[in-house]
Amino acid sequence: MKCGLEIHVQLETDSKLFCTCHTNYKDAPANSNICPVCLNQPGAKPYPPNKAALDGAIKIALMLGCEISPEVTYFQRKHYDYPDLSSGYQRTSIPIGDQGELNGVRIYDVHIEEDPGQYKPDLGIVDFNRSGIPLIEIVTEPDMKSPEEARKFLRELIRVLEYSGSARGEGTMRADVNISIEGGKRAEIKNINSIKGAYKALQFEMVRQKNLLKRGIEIKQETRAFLESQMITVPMRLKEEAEDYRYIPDPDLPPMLAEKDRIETIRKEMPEPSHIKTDRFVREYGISKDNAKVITSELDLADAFEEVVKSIDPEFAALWMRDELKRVIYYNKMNFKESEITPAQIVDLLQMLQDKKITAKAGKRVMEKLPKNHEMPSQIAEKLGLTGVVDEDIVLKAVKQVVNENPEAVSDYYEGKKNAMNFLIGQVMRITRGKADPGETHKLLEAELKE
Ligand SMILES: Nc1ncnc2c1ncn2[C@@H]1O[C@H](COP(=O)(O)OP(=O)(O)OP(=O)(O)O)[C@@H](O)[C@H]1O
Ligand SMILES: [Mg+2]
Ligand SMILES: [Mg+2]
Repeated sequence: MKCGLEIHVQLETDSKLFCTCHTNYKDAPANSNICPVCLNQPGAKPYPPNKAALDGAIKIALMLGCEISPEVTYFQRKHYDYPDLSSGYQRTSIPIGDQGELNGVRIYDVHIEEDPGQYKPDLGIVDFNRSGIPLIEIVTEPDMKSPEEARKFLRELIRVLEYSGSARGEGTMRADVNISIEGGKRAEIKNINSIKGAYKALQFEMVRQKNLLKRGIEIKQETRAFLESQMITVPMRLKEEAEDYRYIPDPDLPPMLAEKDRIETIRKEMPEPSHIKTDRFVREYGISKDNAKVITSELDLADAFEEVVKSIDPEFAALWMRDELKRVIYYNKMNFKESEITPAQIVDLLQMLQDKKITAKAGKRVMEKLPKNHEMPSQIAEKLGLTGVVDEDIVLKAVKQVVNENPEAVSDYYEGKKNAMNFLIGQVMRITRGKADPGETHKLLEAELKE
């Protein structure tokens, strides 16, 4: 199969694209966040395009490796007929950038357009709060060859968008998914609003098209819709030719200038894109690609990692940041930034672990205390009485005591009952108040029981 995507995500700006209405419509009552301009009333004159939206789009295009197109960007009117668009046309820019690449998928172009309103047939209304919010649209070449590849691409794209700081997340995404198989024309599945949805729609559509071909039925070019509740696609309309949108330049909107200097400033200031950072971490720090991906999942976490590895072994740091740190912040339903955990705290904790001042188990407990806690891990460990790993003599004494005092568990162990060992380890932990290392204890117990 061949798959190409058109992805729309809202840009992060304070005001709408052509008026001063604010863009925060989440909990607003329907149609409370509107003006004649974003309602597209006849005669209402749009303001010049929002500069922040253009800057954001340039940044994203650059992060996707695009060439930034001509210096002048203007808006076109793209005509179509749907209740969410009261003027009958959507204002959409010519390409801001093109010829980019992400994960081996070529980016055909990146441009800006205005979000339409939301038609709510069940309420019998159109809500225009969303109307006029700037969207970025990213169009790929048909380079993806499986639903998995499309999913992988979308995940990486969302990461790049989050890194940019100029776009909102997957929650505002609407993707059109184009898919064809050899011997057939493409189907375009419109308006899918999650990565999972895109994946499911592609899986369904691949099977449907293969079955048609098998039965010798011609696959026509058509536009389909995805029914999320049933995970299937259904026909919307046939599309024999390219749709006629009657594009014309919008006479109400002055062209926007993106001067060379401005582009270069954005290029200098933009963050290193997530996919490039991932590869660099593998190369520079010798950590696995899987670990690098998890660590670069969030820009602040990646930055913290680079700070931490100035004094801690990268593999050791990656292991703890990937497994324990991520587990703790996930459990607290936070991201790394919200957790307020600092690189200094991580270094302090990992240093104690490396110097064997605390056990791995104690380290995990300290990690659990870190979110929104500005104390140093060494202080926390002290308070919890976790410092000072018990030396081996004391553990060995505890091992002998436990073996003597629990003849039943010992005979269970000789009979091969799995739980017996865990019970014995638990008893040693109890006596040493959790300071013994479980792995060490296991070895000592086994040795003791062999004699
Ligand atoms: N044979 C194909 N199989 C799968 N995808 C394809 C194929 N040919 C083109 N595509 C994809 O279809 C999309 C074409 O989008 P484009 O916006 O250019 O045209 P459109 O769908 O006709 O326009 P619109 O979406 O505005 O109605 C691209 O993402 C491209 O990669
Ligand atoms: Mg579009
Ligand atoms: Mg399309």
